[in-house]
Amino acid sequence: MPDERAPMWYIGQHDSTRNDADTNSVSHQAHNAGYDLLTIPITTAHFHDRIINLVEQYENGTDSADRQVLPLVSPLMPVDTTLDPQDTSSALIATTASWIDLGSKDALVAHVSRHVFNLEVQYAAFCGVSNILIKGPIEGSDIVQYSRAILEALAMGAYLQLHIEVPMSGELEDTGESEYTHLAEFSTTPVSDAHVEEDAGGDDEYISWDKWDVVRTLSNYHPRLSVALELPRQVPSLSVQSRWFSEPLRILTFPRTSFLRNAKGYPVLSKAHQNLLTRYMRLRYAPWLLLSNVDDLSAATDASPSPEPTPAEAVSKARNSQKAKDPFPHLRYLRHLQSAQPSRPALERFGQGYQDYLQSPLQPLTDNLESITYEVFEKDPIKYEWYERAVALALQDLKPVIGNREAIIAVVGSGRGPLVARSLLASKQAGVPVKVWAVEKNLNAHVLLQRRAMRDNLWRGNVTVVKTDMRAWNGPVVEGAVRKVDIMVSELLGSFADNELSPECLDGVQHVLHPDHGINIPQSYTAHATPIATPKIYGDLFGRPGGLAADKWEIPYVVMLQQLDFLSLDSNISNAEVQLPNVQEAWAFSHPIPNTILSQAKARAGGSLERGGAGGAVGGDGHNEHNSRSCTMQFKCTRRGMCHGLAGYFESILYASRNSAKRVELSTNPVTMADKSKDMISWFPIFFPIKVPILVPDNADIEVKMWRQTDDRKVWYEWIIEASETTKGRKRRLGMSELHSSRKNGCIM
Ligand SMILES: C[S@@+](CC[C@H](N)C(=O)[O-])C[C@H]1O[C@@H](n2cnc3c(N)ncnc32)[C@H](O)[C@@H]1O
Repeated sequence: MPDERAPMWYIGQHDSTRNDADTNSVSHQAHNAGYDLLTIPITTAHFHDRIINLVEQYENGTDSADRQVLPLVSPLMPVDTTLDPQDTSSALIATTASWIDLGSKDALVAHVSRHVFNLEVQYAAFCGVSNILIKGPIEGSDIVQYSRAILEALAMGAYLQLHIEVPMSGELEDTGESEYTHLAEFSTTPVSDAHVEEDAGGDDEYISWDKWDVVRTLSNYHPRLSVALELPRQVPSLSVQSRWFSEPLRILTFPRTSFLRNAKGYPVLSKAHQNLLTRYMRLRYAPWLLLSNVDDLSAATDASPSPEPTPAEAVSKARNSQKAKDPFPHLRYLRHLQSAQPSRPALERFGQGYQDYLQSPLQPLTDNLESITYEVFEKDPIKYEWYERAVALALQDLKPVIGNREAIIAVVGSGRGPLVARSLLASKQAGVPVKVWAVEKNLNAHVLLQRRAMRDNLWRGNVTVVKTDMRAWNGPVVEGAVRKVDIMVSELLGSFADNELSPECLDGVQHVLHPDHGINIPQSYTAHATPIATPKIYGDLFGRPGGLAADKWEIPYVVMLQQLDFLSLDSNISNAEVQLPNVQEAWAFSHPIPNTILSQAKARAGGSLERGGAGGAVGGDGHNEHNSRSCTMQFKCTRRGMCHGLAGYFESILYASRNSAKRVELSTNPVTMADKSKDMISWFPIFFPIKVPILVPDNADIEVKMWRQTDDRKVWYEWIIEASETTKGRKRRLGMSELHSSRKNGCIM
C-alpha cells in the first residue's frame, strides 16, 4: 500500500478591485504572503470607461433609424491592459471583464460584450496566459448565446484553459461589478421577460448546475473547459455537492461570506464547508482554491518600519497589532486545514493516479497474466484473509462428513499461489488436515507454483501442482486413483462478477467436485448496476478518435470511478449526512450448478438433430446458453441530471455455513461494501457507457435492460437505458440510448 503523501493545495488570491496594478509587484506580494496563485484582470478600468463612453455616446447620439449600425469597439491600447507577455507565468489566472453580458438578449449589449470578451481572450492568449477565469452567465442571460461565445473563445488559443465561475446554487456572491457600470444596465430588453425560462424552478438548488450543463454540453465536454465553483455561506444539500463533484472542477472560490468568525474573531469555515473541502480536495486533480476579496495583499510588502514612530502611529500600530500579527488569516486557516486533512480510505490510496482512468477488462482466460499483475492482486489486505476464513468455515462444516481423512482442496486458477497458502493456513485454523491441488493454465505462473511447492515449508508434501486448463482436468490422483474434490477454491471474478468467465470455467471443472458434499468457494456471485452521471469519463471517450461511430462506446471499461454522481439514490436512507446509491442486482450465478443443466449443455454440444439441433439463440450450438442472463432494472430519479452510462459492481458469497449463520462475503457494491469487505482493493468498478447522454428530469424513471449473451465461443454484454416519466398513470418516454453491445469485444471462452 503506497504511503500517503501530504496533500498539495494550491491557494490563490483574487481581488476584484485590482484594476491597474503592476503584475510584477502584486505577484511578488502574493508570493511573499504565501499564495501560490494570483488573478490579474486582462483589461484596466480605463478600458471599462472607454467602452461605457462608447455605449453612452451611441445611446445618446443615435437615432432609432441608425440603430442597424452597432458601435465598433476599437482594439486594445497600452492603457487598456497591464498584461504583458513577459509578466505571465503559470501562477497567474487572467480574469475577463465582470461587467459584460455575453448572453444579453439586447442586441447592443450582446454585441459590445462579445467584442470586449473576444479582445480580452485573444490578447491573453497572445501573451501566453493559460488560465482564464470568466464570470458565468448573469441572471436573465441567454445561456445558449453565452455558451456560443465560450465555444468560440476555446478556439482562440490551443493552450487556453477556460474556467467558468458559477455559484453552487443561487447567484454569485462576488459579482465583482460593484466598481463598474455593468453593460446590462444599457439593455432595453426587460429582464422579467428574459429570465422566466431559466428561473422557473424558484429556489431550486440545481438552477446554477442547469446553466453549466448547457455550457458544457454545447462545448462538447471540451477538455479545456472547467468549473470555478463559488462556495456559498450555506452549503447546499449533499445531492448538489455530489453533482458539482462530478463536474470538471478546477477552481473553488471562497468569497468573504463563505467564512464565519470563531470566538477569537478569526475566520473559519463551517463543518459542512470543511467536509465538502475534504471531499473535493481528494479529486485526482484537486481544484485550486481562490480566496476572493479577503485579506489585502499590500500587507505583504516588505516595507521597512519607520525607526521612531510618532505617537499617533504607535496607537494605531497597537490597535492593529492583532491584525498585524496575521494579515492573512484566511490563507493561514486554509493552510491549517490542509495540514489537518484526514488520511484517505485504503481503496483511494491504492488507486491513486487511476481515478476515472479507463482500462480494458483483464481476460485471464485467453491471456497469460504477468507476475506484476498477480503481485498487485496479492497486495489486497482483505480478499485473501476472507478466503482463508471461508475455507476454514467450510472445512469445519465438512469435518463430520469426511471423518478423519484429509480433505481434498483444489485451487483452480491458482496464479502464483496465494489461495493455496491461505487454504493451508485455513486447515491449521480449522484443525482439519488437507491435501491441496494447485491447477493453473498459465505456463509462467506454473514455474513459480512448482518452485514454491518445493521450497515452502508449508507447501512441501502437501501441494500438487497441475498445469492445465481446469476444464480439461480429470481430477486429483491419490495412490493411482482419481478422487473427487471436497472444496474447490477459485477466484475468477471480474468487476461485474462473471465478466472473466468464472461460470464457464467452473462449469467445465465441476465434474471433479464431489457430487454429494462438494463445496465451491465462491458459492455464488451477483452483478449489480446503477445509472450515473460522469461528464469526465464521457468527455474522455468523446475526445478519443472515431467520433460517435466508433467501437469505443461498445466496451464495458474497468475504472476506478471517482468523479461521478449517482442519479438514483437509495430511498431507505434518509440521512442528510449520508447518501447511498440505488444499486440493483442484474443477475446471479451459483456453484455447483444442477447436473441436469450440465447434462443438457453436454447434449447440445455439437448440435446434432437428436441433441437439440436448433442451436443457440444468438449463434453456436447453444451448449453455453444456460449461462446467458438478462434483466430489467427500474430506478427512480428524484433529482434531474445527465445520464452517461452505468456503474457496475459485484457481490459474492464465498461461503455461507450450513451449520451456523456465519458467512463470508465480498462486495464492491458501494451500498454493502463497508459491511461485507471494507478496504478490499482488488477490483475497481466497471462502466458501461452510452453514446448520447440522456437528460433525466426531476422525478423521472430510468429503466435499464441488460443481457449477458453467448454464442458458445465468447460472452458479451448488451445494455440499453431509457428515461421516462409517468403522469396520470401514463408513461411517457423522454429519451432512450441505443442498444449497446460488446459483441465485437467479447470475452473469448
Ligand atoms: C484473477 S487470477 C487469480 C489468481 C490467484 N488465485 C489470486 O487470487 O491471486 C485468475 C487465475 O486463473 C487462471 N485461469 C483462468 N482461467 C483458467 C482456466 N480455465 N484454467 C486454469 N486456470 C485458469 C488465470 O491464469 C489466473 O492465474
